[in-house]
Amino acid sequence: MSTRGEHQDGAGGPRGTARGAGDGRGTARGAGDGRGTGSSTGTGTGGGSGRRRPGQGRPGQGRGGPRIPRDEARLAAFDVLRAVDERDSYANLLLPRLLRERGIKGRDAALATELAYGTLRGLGTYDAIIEVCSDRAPDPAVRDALRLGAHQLLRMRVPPHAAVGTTVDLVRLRVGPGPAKFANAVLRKIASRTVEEWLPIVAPDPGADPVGHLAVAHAHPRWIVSAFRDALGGDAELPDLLAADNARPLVTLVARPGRSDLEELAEYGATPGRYSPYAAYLPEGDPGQIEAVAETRAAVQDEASQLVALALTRVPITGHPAGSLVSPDGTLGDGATRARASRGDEAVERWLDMCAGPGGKAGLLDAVAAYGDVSGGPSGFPGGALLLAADVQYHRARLVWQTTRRAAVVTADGTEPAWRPGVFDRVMLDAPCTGLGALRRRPEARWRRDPAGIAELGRLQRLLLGAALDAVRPGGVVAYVTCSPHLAETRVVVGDVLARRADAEQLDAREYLPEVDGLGDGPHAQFWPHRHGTDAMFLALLRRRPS
Ligand SMILES: C[S@@+](CC[C@H](N)C(=O)[O-])C[C@H]1O[C@@H](n2cnc3c(N)ncnc32)[C@H](O)[C@@H]1O
Repeated sequence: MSTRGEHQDGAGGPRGTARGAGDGRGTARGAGDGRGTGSSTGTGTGGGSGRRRPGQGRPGQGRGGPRIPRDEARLAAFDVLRAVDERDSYANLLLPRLLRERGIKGRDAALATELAYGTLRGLGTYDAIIEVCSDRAPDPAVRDALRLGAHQLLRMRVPPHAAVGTTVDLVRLRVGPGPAKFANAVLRKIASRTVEEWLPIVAPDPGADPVGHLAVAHAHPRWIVSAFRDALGGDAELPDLLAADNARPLVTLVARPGRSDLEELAEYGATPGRYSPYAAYLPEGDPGQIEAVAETRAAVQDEASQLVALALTRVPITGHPAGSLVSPDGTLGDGATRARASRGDEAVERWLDMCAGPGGKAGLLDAVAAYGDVSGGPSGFPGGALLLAADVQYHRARLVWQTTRRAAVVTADGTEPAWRPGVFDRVMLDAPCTGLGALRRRPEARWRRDPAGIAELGRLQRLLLGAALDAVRPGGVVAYVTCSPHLAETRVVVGDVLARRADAEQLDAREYLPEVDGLGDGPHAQFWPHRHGTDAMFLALLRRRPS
């Protein structure tokens, strides 16, 4: 089973090597004119460690040769780039491990993170500039070092002599003295212009090819820029969206209702979120150190992810027998709910999270199912539901088990249901997708995605949505969610499935998110990083018509 595009923990995604953005780069006017400013013996700051002094001779790796200074932050960033390129590693999983193993902390850790993530995000722009500054194609290891150097020269405040010097040292240490000379020459050319001066040289003319220009300028593959333009319905907001994709996202926490609250998270400096009553932004620090997070009472979760889960719980369910199971004191014991459910008591709502791994939305649904929407938000669910969470992959189902408290968790393929049809009141289908809406969090993801995979994913998405509609009872509701704004994964999938299902209708999802503006023309709701500061999450709400 393919699980491409899982958008909560960085797993998944078609593999491939990083590629330059855009395919029409225009002519290289005046590039490579030799006006270099760099030196291979930088002495500047930029967080690195020692430098070679002029006249010190050529450092070598061999015994007896002069020592090449080890710059641990840059070495770590370089090793991450190599692993991403060679082994399809995930930077957000590998870098923290490398930092831990090598004891890199504090400012050096921050520098390594900026170098690795910033370089990966900007690859398309840097590759275009490297290409016009090189008289031959660099071998992959040298190319990764040049990318690191280009990021420091063009987008960080590292003085040019330091950026060039440390990068040349790195190439000498990791690749060899010959390539170091080549790297020195290329970096000096790169350093001769600012990024704003390079763009007219390496990017297509914006008048003739606006998408190609934006692709190079904002380091996104051309097909992704086109897909975003289609989803936005025009060019006007594209530069803002692409820029937002290149900015570091806020760390957003969720205080799971009934289990934690914003007050508890505030003790760690977290401030209330903009939209979700359970969201808090953590300006700095390791979320893993927060007690509530360690105990799964809170978690890291994008605000849009929280809101789409809440929206599902806010839809009034038609045809449901009156009478709540909430006891007079507002609490509901596990045992009571389960016992009533097992007796077939229709007043216990039954919820299904069909593609639940690793459990972000299931964690919130689990808490709301037990305690209700305690924020007093729009048509807040009072509590008293049973949640079944499923994922086709055992290890991801296990993660759901670890993050939820009361949910029943199964490893099951949603297209071959392990449950009876028509028994659920609410179904969350957070479908496997390309994850194009979460590019901010996965620095290398944009270069690995492949438009060819979308058709295959689309088939799975249609099958799963059909199965979700089968699982919900007449009058019940399905949330179809993707962390991608790509039309082929969102509106087209919903439209195709609805065209074949006379028993389902689409609700206006925006009605259930009254606290959020700018969700589009409906009936679906589309979040955007540049508008909302969230991932580009899509939500469609479908009701199974009452029979
Ligand atoms: C986008 S992720 C879900 C993220 C999750 N809802 C959360 O908030 O943490 C999609 C999940 O669908 C699962 N999946 C893929 N195909 C599936 C299928 N046929 N049946 C059930 N789960 C599937 C993947 O293993 C993956 O965990």
